[in-house]
Amino acid sequence: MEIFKYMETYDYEQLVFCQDKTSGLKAIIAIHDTTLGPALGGTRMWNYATEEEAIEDALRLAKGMTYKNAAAGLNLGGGKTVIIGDPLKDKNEEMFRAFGRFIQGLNGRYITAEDVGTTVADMDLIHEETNYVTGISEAFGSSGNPSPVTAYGVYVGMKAAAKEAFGTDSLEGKTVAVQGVGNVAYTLCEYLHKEGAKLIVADINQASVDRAVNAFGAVQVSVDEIYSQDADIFAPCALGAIINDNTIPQLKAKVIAGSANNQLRDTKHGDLIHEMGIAYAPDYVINSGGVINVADELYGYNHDRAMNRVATIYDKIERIFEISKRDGIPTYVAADRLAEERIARVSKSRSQFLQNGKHIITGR
Ligand SMILES: NC(=O)C1=CN([C@@H]2O[C@H](COP(=O)(O)OP(=O)(O)OC[C@H]3O[C@@H](n4cnc5c(N)ncnc54)[C@H](O)[C@@H]3O)[C@@H](O)[C@H]2O)C=CC1
Ligand SMILES: CC(C)CC(=O)C(=O)O
Repeated sequence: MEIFKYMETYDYEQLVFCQDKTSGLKAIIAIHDTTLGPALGGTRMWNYATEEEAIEDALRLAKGMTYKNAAAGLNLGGGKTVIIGDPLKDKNEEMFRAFGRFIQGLNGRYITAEDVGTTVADMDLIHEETNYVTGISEAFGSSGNPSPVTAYGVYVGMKAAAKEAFGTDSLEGKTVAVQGVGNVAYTLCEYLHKEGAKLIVADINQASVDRAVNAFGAVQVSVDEIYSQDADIFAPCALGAIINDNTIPQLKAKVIAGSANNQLRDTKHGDLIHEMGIAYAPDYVINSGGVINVADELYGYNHDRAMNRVATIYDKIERIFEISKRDGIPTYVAADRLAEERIARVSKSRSQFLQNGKHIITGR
């Protein structure tokens, strides 16, 4: 991978490699764009097969955060971190504290939060070294774990997508195939079960599957079978790039609405599902509940205010379907337009002297 070429092509600002021998920390912080404000995005810990894979993931996820934060109307730019390692085996206190010191060194250009493989307890360790972290324990006046709020946003966004595909936003009696039943998807399943949806689930972790089967009467299928289920809705809630050449021909669902980041392997796959008439709720819009929730901390966290804002994901998804139909474009293109237009508008009107993370985090 030619890193600078890639960064130039997609206009990334900064890539930071963090290494700490004592703790074994190997982290990559990617900052894509800070036009709207400091880059906010979670920290993912994953056992990447290669360093290149980790760098690519950090870069792709950071760009996704620029679009997510812009489309959500937040005054925040896009960034993300990946830590290379197995979250079940390789974590230690010093690792997250060392990482916190690296974040502190960026002096507010990047603010972190949870993502796959990291927890509130990890954020608390980071917080020992820096204030540029959200989603820490509620005891600190923080918003805590963002996943349940992300799940609420996915739930309302799924209803808006269902309305587009089925003419009603009721999910009663609908079958939803959920890929990955981790933190976000478990709460999502709770909402869906309560509304009377039927659930099919798959996960590489049997304990997660068992939890959903026992709590919601979900039907288990293997991870390879989840795409081809006779479901109304496919909810990808694990990792990215799962809408691709192999999986699209298997899909029977009329709606794709889930929490995973970077669901489309490539833009051509967004075009393809559009041509097939599948109602796709763009990933970074439907899964923006978590970041909306943690971003609320920057103004002194208020749960009701955050939830009210997350509820508007329904309207945003509706609006994206309207634009998609009006202009004859796929929904992912409609979402990108909304985000890009906002960034362009703000970049024209703001003064460079306001480009300082500190002024919006004076609360802490
Ligand atoms: N936690 C949050 O608030 C947010 C999460 N997201 C995204 O949503 C997705 C899920 O996030 P979390 O629930 O926090 O993560 P998680 O790690 O708690 O859950 C992911 C689940 O997917 C399973 N999984 C991994 N590979 C799989 C595969 N090939 N097939 C089936 N299952 C597989 C894992 O075993 C795990 O149970 C991720 O893509 C994340 O980036 C996006 C926005 C916010
Ligand atoms: C988990 C969120 C708080 C932030 C993030 O990284 C995301 O939305 O993907």
